[in-house]
Amino acid sequence: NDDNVLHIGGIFPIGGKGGWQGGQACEPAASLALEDVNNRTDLLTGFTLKLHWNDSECEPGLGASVMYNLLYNKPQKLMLLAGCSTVCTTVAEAAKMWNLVVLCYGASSPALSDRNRFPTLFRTHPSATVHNPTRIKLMEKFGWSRVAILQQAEEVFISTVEDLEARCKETGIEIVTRQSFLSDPTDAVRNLRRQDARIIVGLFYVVAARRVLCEMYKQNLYGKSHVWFFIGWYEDNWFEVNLEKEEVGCTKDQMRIAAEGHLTTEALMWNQNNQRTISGKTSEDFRLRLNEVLRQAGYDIDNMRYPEGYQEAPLAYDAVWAVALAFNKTMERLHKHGKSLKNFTYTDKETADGIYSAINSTQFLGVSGYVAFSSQGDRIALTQIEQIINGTYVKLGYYDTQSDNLTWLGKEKWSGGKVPQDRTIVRQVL
Ligand SMILES: CC1(C)CO[C@@H](CC(=O)O)CN1
Repeated sequence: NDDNVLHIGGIFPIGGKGGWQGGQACEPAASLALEDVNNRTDLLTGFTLKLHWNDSECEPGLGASVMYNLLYNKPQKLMLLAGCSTVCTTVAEAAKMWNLVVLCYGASSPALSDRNRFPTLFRTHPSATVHNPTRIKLMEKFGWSRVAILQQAEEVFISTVEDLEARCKETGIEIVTRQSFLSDPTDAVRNLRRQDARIIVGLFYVVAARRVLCEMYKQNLYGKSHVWFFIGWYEDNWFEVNLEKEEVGCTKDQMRIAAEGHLTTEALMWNQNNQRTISGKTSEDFRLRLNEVLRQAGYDIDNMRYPEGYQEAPLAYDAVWAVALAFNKTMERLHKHGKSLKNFTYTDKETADGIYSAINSTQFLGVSGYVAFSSQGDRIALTQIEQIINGTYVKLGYYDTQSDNLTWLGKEKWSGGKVPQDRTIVRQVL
């Protein structure tokens, strides 16, 4: 019966063209988690968790109207799931007025790590700044203390670079130049050459990345004397596709030559080992079930036609588990005071605080790896390092920032046969 149902709201980016349509895989993943949670007799005993959701198209305005409809239509919601940085920013900034926790499964913007603006926000999706300690660790490993930055003028990259600059300063790594561009990187790449930049951290979306790569080729800023750090969440063959459509101006061969040897960093979103997670399933079990659901939905999975958000699907699955575990904890506490989540209202700050502190201390092994939140509500995550060797990505290692532990596989290859230098070495002929 209805009064033993705990209702939550969900805002998923499905349609539209701008930004990230990751709800296409994340909403099905969230639904799988609801199924698993509701099948557990030892969780939320006597209650069913129900998700009411709608499409934000990754548009903050539409996301806001979806939120209002969820809040102003019965039944009362207990918290909100959301995706896309722009939508999470809008929803999380407003949610405190309704005393609602917001759990973002698809928001990477560093700006969201701000308890003043977003006092009730948690993320199972790591902030883009999670790459920075890994980049610094690699610079230290290879002895690079003179680096350059090339970024696209987008909010997420601007705040990521600010974090990277601060960390470089702390570590004594000199940033010889920071170049940014809107959509044409020609001048910015030329300035890198003028400053004799050798180790370059690149922060841009994948369309801009293709333009940068072609410009690197044309200006000869690649090969045995240069190392580029790119973002690791582009699709694997990103530097060989859409070259005509986007009028990149380089051939596939030229792009491959320029791309050879670059490093990438990315947050791990699929648990790497075959451990049983909180759901009793491994991440591989989850992948097989998700693939089946997506096939039913018409995606040609067997020919690698994945929906957007497939990479982030474990983050949505684990977000629902985080909510279920937190509600379970809150219900036990409320029960002691003769209260129940069922009676939560948007003005019930006390219960909201109970939900907040329950989520804040929730930690478990999920299909996306170990789930835990920082004091800013950020996801604590591992990162993975890869390098393009003979045209394909090879795993070089993993980094755990918390324990400062770099697992290195020793597979890196440098086209000049040795680690590139971060500057021109002028030998004094005495
Ligand atoms: C790794 C990526 C693609 C970064 O952007 C996230 C979407 C967003 O931050 O709006 C989704 N995951």
